[in-house]
Amino acid sequence: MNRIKADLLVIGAGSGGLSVASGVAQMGARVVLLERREMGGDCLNYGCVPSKALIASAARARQVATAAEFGVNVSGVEIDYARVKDRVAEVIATIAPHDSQARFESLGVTVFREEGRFVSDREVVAGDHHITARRIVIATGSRPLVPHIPGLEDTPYLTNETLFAMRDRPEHLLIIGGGPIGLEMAQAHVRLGSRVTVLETAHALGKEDRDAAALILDSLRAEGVDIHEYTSATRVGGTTGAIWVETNTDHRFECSHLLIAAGRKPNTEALDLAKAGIDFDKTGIAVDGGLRTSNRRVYAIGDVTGGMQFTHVAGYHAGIIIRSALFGLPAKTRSDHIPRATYTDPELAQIGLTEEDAKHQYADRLEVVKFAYSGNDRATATGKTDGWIKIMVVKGRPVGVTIVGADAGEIINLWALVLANGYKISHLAGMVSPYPTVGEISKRVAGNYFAPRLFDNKMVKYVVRAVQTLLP
Ligand SMILES: Cc1cc2nc3c(=O)[nH]c(=O)nc-3n(C[C@H](O)[C@H](O)[C@H](O)COP(=O)(O)OP(=O)(O)OC[C@H]3O[C@@H](n4cnc5c(N)ncnc54)[C@H](O)[C@@H]3O)c2cc1C
Ligand SMILES: NC(=O)c1ccc[n+]([C@@H]2O[C@H](COP(=O)([O-])OP(=O)(O)OC[C@H]3O[C@@H](n4cnc5c(N)ncnc54)[C@H](O)[C@@H]3O)[C@@H](O)[C@H]2O)c1
Repeated sequence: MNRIKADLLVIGAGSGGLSVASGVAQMGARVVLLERREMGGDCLNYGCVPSKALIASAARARQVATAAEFGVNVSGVEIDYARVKDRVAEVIATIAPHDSQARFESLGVTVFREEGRFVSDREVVAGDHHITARRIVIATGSRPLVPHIPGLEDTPYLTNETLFAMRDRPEHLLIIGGGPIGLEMAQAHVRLGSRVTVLETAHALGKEDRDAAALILDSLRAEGVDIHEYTSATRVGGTTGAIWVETNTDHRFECSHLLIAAGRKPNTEALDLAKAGIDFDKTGIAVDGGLRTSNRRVYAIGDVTGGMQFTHVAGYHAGIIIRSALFGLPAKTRSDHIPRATYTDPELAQIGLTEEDAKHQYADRLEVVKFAYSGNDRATATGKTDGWIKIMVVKGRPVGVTIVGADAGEIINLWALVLANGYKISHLAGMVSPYPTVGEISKRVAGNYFAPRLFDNKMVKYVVRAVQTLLP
């Protein structure tokens, strides 16, 4: 056994683990990093990066298919699915060096490509290495949750871990799960020429504002995605190319390929957490506000904690624990300023509370203000008038923002700054946006918040009239 002592041991080289390892190593601490599969974790290899690269090809296909509306006639269009997948692989390969073992070693991190498991409260074994560390960070992420459906274990199915490597276009892709993964992949595939069916046990995009989710579902249906809500698979069977799915609605669906996108499961099994006295359940490792586990020497960050499962959240967690583990400074997470976006077309972005949650929390004190994309000149010029922005405001400060429409994921950035710093709506009213940009919708919704105060106010009207009579 190779015995090693470290200031910090990081288990998992995905979005969270890499951010901690690079930050801590560059500040001079001795860091050991373990990774059992690919450097870069889910986001780079099977998640954000390949999905957004695939969506980019699909968006091109859609632009071409709708080009005639813009006076551009295109003929002879063909989708080369294998080339689309080559491009997905190229995008991953372009980003991979940033997350590579070589780069991390050059930063001074000791990297072992092994699976880690606890043998005591501060010792971890990984292959032939026995590591004792002052502090340990668990950043082992999550994997696809495969629901128990009779027949599934004998039926070929895809998950996000296998979909992006597949080079033959599915003729008919049936997706189980209408969350962000299911719907992003549904739209991408219908645009790339597959038939697509989605089965969803409850509401699709069930965590989102209902009206915003409805707009996304309408758009996907208009493009040909067949979406069935409140529909659960009761039995599946068949072979690749000829799969069938029976449902609680007495339907029998036939498809060529099955994709499971039914949520995530934390990667805790291999860790032997009981040996380190770390509490966990099926949703993930339990952490306090400072991301410490029930073992005070051990932190857990990112997807494995079972909270908001996004790359930027794993990165945010990394920043919190660097502060605490290196400098011993108190650090606490918050979630009211964390944005999220689903990259369908139109996109759906959310930060803070949805209208429903804000009503529940603030009742009569809540003001909700909306502005439609159809009132934005750039959206009209580009033919992207579907959608709106909605702000939830309490005493002049936004407590939540929902945007559904073109570039919603970009536009929410401004609101992330506003909510992170507790700015008021008046800060936005004072901002000048370049014309014509879709981003002007943020300024216009802030204007709509003030308009009734200004234009429906008797006192303002009285003062204006009085001043006008006095002016020369
Ligand atoms: C299809 C898809 C699309 C997504 N799109 C987006 C998006 O657009 N935007 C966004 O913000 N998020 C997106 N996500 C979510 C995002 O990928 C995750 O939130 C993020 O990767 C979590 O980072 P992490 O560090 O917690 O875990 P991961 O990135 O999963 O990294 C964990 C690493 O730990 C390793 N590991 C596990 N156990 C051990 C062990 N015992 N020893 C050693 N190594 C171990 C794993 O192999 C893995 O490499 C998407 C996810 C999927 C599946
Ligand atoms: N754009 C992004 O940032 C992005 C994109 C993809 C994924 N992600 C992250 O990955 C996480 C996982 O995504 P996801 O879409 O797999 O999970 P999810 O939990 O958000 O959605 C899964 C959906 O599947 C449904 N479902 C569960 N079991 C089912 C069954 N047996 N039959 C039919 N439907 C079933 C659920 O009701 C739910 O609506 C997301 O929550 C998000 O954090 C983010």
